Amino acid sequence: KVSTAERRWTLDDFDIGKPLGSGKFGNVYLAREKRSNQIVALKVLFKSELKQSQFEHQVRREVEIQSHLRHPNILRLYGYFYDETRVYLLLEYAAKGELYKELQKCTYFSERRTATYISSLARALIYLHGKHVIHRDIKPENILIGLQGELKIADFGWSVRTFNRRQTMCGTLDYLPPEMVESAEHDATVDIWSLGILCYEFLYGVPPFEAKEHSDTYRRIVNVHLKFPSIPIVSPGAKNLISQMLVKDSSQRLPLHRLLQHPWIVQNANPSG
Ligand SMILES: Nc1ncnc(NCCc2cnc(NC(=O)Nc3cccc(C(F)(F)F)c3)s2)c1Br
Repeated sequence: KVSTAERRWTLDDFDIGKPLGSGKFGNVYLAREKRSNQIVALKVLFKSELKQSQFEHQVRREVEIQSHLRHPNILRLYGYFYDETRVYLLLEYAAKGELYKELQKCTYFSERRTATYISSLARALIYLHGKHVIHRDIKPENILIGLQGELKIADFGWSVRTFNRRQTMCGTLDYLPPEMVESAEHDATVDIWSLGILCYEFLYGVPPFEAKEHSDTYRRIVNVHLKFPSIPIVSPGAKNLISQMLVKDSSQRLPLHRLLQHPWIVQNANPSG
């Protein structure tokens, strides 16, 4: 078993296999840890691509956040190591690869497949938020598919731990470091919005506010200019769920536990997830 205990991994501990994907900052390879024969995914990040000082802090934060997470729909990050030029992330291997490629291949998903995916992601987010972690970057590119076809939320390189706001709100903000002030701005409902975007994109094949120009996309987001195309045909229940998640006032977005009880989810999601 790839232990999460702090031990000094080096590249020599692994046989490197085929490339699995190329993400931001670097590529991912199939790898096998020589001693245990455990299969892992090894993400290679080039230090030159990461602002030298920031990456150590960000990798540590990602490993710190992920080392406390255990959920079937959250990809494990076992640890990291680095050499003079690269940083290596030791990750759980998702055998069926990247969700965005599956969506490209299918153009869009059925209502049953979408409801099953959305309910499993909602359960993962309920777990995550219960650990005071918000992901902040839920999108097809950050979701992988496990051996049984189950979804796995990945890439916590941009997630934050939320501090209980009482602790920060009553004291003066003046002495708080940026990362604490920043997390005070984002609350967990940002992930509900992104899950709503994801549900729309699963059903229609495109995100709801997509536009040629960034300025147009920005305007459509802030105006929540939500339109449902007539093709493909999508049930009123699905549109109702999406409309309850893509709400500008974050306090009015459908809470995740209520999402799991929504009639469209109950009628369409495969219970095993
Ligand atoms: N089939 C597969 N099975 C497993 N994994 C696969 N791909 C890797 C998915 C990832 C999981 N977690 C990640 N995390 C980061 O990338 N973090 C990240 C990113 C940039 C900068 C930094 C930092 F260095 F700045 F912190 C940290 S990528 C594939 Br394809």
